Amino acid sequence: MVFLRVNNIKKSFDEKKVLDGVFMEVYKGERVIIKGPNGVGKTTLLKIIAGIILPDEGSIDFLVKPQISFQFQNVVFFPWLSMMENLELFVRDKEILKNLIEYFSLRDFFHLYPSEISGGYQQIFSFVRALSIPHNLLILDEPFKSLDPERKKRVKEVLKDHLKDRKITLLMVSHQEEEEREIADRIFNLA
Ligand SMILES: Nc1ncnc2c1ncn2[C@@H]1O[C@H](COP(=O)(O)OP(=O)(O)OP(=O)(O)O)[C@@H](O)[C@H]1O
Repeated sequence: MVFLRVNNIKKSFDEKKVLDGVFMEVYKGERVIIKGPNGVGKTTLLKIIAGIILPDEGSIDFLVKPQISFQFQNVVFFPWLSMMENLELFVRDKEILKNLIEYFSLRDFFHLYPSEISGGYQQIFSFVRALSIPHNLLILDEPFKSLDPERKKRVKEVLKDHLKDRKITLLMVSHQEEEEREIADRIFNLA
């Protein structure tokens, strides 16, 4: 069953053509990795799919009502709120959140502000937040980028476990072949 169709998407920024007629069909429950060189428009495509930015031409057609959770490449938290307050703002699935907090030992960071924790831990918080927001379409933009090998392994295990037995459609940007082999049903090359 088709989940979404990317239909002839075109997008330019300041006269610079970034996406020039992208077509893609994604099935319900499919895990698609989007790859391509820096600057080719992977993040732009994800943001258009999520409705964050509008295309110049073309459409995103959902054949299943989407419930989207998006982990951005550049981690976004409100700087004036503690990590706990940042999580509390969005998270509704308390059970998933509780398990992930224990698994990644995040409790010690709760009272700290985003600027007081490392980039790697900010990324883990961002991943935990994405998984704890109800979704049938999970969009992850380079979720393992600033993680050390041990944290990366753990995040990947959690992701695989989360996707197992759930009909979640995954769109994930990655530059790593190992992730592609482990997680993807299909690679979409935007080059
Ligand atoms: N809001 C914006 N205003 C102007 N230019 C933009 C904007 N967003 C993206 N771009 C440009 O569009 C192009 C594609 O950017 P995008 O972030 O989608 O690429 P990407 O494939 O995700 O790159 P990377 O692998 O480096 O993350 C780049 O040249 C970028 O500078």
